[in-house]
Amino acid sequence: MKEIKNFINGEYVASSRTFDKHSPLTGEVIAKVHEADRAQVDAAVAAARAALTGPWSRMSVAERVEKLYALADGINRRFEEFLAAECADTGKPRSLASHIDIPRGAANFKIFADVVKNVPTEFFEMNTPDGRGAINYGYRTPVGVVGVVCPWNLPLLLMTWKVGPALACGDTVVVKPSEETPQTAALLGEVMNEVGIPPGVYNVVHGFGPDSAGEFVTTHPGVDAITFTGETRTGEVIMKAAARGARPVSMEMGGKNAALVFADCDFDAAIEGTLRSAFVNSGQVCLGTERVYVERPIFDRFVAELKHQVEGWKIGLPEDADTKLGPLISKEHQNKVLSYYKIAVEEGATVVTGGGVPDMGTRYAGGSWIQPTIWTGLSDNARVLREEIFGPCCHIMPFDSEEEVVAKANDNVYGLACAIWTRDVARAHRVAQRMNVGTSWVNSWFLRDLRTPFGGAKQSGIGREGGVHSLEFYTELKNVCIKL
Ligand SMILES: NC(=O)c1ccc[n+]([C@@H]2O[C@H](COP(=O)([O-])OP(=O)(O)OC[C@H]3O[C@@H](n4cnc5c(N)ncnc54)[C@H](O)[C@@H]3O)[C@@H](O)[C@H]2O)c1
Ligand SMILES: O=C/C=C/C=C(\O)C(=O)O
Repeated sequence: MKEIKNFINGEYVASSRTFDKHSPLTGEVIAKVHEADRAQVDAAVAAARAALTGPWSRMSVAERVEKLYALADGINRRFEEFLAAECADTGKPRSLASHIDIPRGAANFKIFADVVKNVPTEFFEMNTPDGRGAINYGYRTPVGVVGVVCPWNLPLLLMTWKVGPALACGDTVVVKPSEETPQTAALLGEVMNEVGIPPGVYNVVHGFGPDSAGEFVTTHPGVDAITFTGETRTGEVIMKAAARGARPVSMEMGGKNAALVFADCDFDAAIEGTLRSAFVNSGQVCLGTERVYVERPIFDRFVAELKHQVEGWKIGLPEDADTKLGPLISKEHQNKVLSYYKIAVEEGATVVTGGGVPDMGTRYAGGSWIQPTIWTGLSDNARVLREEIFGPCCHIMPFDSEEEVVAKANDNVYGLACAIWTRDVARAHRVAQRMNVGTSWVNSWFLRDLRTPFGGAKQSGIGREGGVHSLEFYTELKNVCIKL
């Protein structure tokens, strides 16, 4: 049986307690994961603290940049191992993980190496009463030990989206991967050692949230800052923990994203983009679309075409090149999504397609499989239109005016992203600027320039990460004033 250990101070460390990692494909146990206890989290934080004053702190920016590029190359050199580990943990199609998860897992180190290599800091000259003046310049130093708490949907990508800037800025990290997806975070420890990242810079502690490694990390007084990606409810708990000691947080949380499809859109592009945004990764993408608003003249045609195309998506195993949909991450999550499938029908939805569990045969009957689902016919206040489901499902509603659809799309506690489909350039800008979200895509979806600010409004997040914006969280910006 495979064992996934903690990674503390450059070494793999066993724990007295382990928990089972189940395959999303079959429900069978595929690994024993070592659950870090409080003492081991203490050791990880201590190792991270010590590394802040060791060789890592004496590296120049240029040397750190070289190490980050080497980390990216190290992941790409072991691409197949990371791909196999990610697909084993998540059940997602290899075709998806090989184009998104693993390449971005590596790219996240390169982008922040480039940022710290090129970013200037501010400088001001000032007059003084004696006429000799003074100068002021900005100076960035590491924020310190960063607690990194990660979700299970894009495990490597979302973990290195945080570890990349942290290491680029000279921080050290204690990573708590999701209990559902421990493997790639653990494997990255080997690459850290291979490229010569000093022990203690990168640490991984496995476990759960409450009364486990997640809580131990986020409540630890030796952690200087906490970056979290996950559900909003969890984020609220972590923010309370961070408040003790007034520690900064960076929060990437839930979403209930809308697609606004106008009648003048490129219809095929809008279908293709909405198909991906609603169903890719089996709907387990925070930026995904669960609310589709279609201008009435093309509503029936759009519903029919989206139904037709998603029914052509193959539900299958990761290694099958034709697979477009894998299982959900776990039986627990499958039950959550199925509960919304039931609620939708109880609320009066028309089930256009899906609504249940596919027959995957005896061998895979224990997996967390689910049918992609489209609904119509619900009112604005339906739970399925207000609450994040995080599965391969969406509701499609007609609208008659720009004012109406902007109001509907903005009427939600979340504000992460949206997609706007129209050929009218003026309307594209007008609507995008009126959307109360972190990211508006126009005639596209999940097109990511890593230099741009990424994050959520309202209950979708706090702060922005990406490009220079990550520096605000991962460094301490100081002002030095020198009298001339
Ligand atoms: N905004 C974004 O960029 C983004 C990206 C991916 C996922 N998400 C969101 O993440 C959610 C799905 O991920 P999930 O199910 O892993 O989220 P989750 O909140 O259940 O868990 C996220 C992480 O927090 C840990 N955790 C749970 N309780 C904790 C506690 N009390 N203290 C410390 N750590 C705790 C978990 O072990 C896990 O590692 C969805 O809501 C999705 O929208 C958001
Ligand atoms: O599921 C959420 C996806 C988040 C994606 C990113 O944070 C990114 O592309 O950097």
